[in-house]
Amino acid sequence: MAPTKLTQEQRSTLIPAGWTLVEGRDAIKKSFSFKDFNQAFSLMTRVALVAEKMDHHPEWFNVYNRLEVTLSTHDCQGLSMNDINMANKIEEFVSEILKQ
Ligand SMILES: C[C@H](O)[C@H](O)[C@H]1CNC2=NC(N)=NC(=O)C2=N1
Repeated sequence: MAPTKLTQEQRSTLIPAGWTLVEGRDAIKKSFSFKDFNQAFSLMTRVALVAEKMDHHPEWFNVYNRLEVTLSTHDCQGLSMNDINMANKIEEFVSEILKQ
C-alpha cells in the first residue's frame, strides 16, 4: 500500500527526540557525531541493510565522524510512518554503537 502523510497528531507524538523539521520541505533531520569514521560508517552499513529490507532509503551526508540524516517519503512527498520507523531504527543502532 502506498504510504500516506502523517497527521498533525502523529507528528507531535511519534517524531523521536532530536529530530527536527526541515525548512521548506516535509522532512525530518538529525545530525550525529561519532568517535571516528569507523563508527559513522558502521551506522551507515547497518542502516543500509535495513533500508533495503524496508524499501525506504535515507538521504545522508557524511564527513569523517559526522553524519547528517534527512528522512522523507518520495512516494507521498512528505513524512510517513516509514520515516518514523526508520528514525526509530537509526536511534536503536546509534545507541548500540555509542555503547561500544
Ligand atoms: C520503487 C520503490 O519501492 C520506491 O521508490 C521506494 C524506495 N525507497 C524510498 N525511500 C524513500 N525515502 N522514500 C520513498 O518513497 C521510497 N520509495
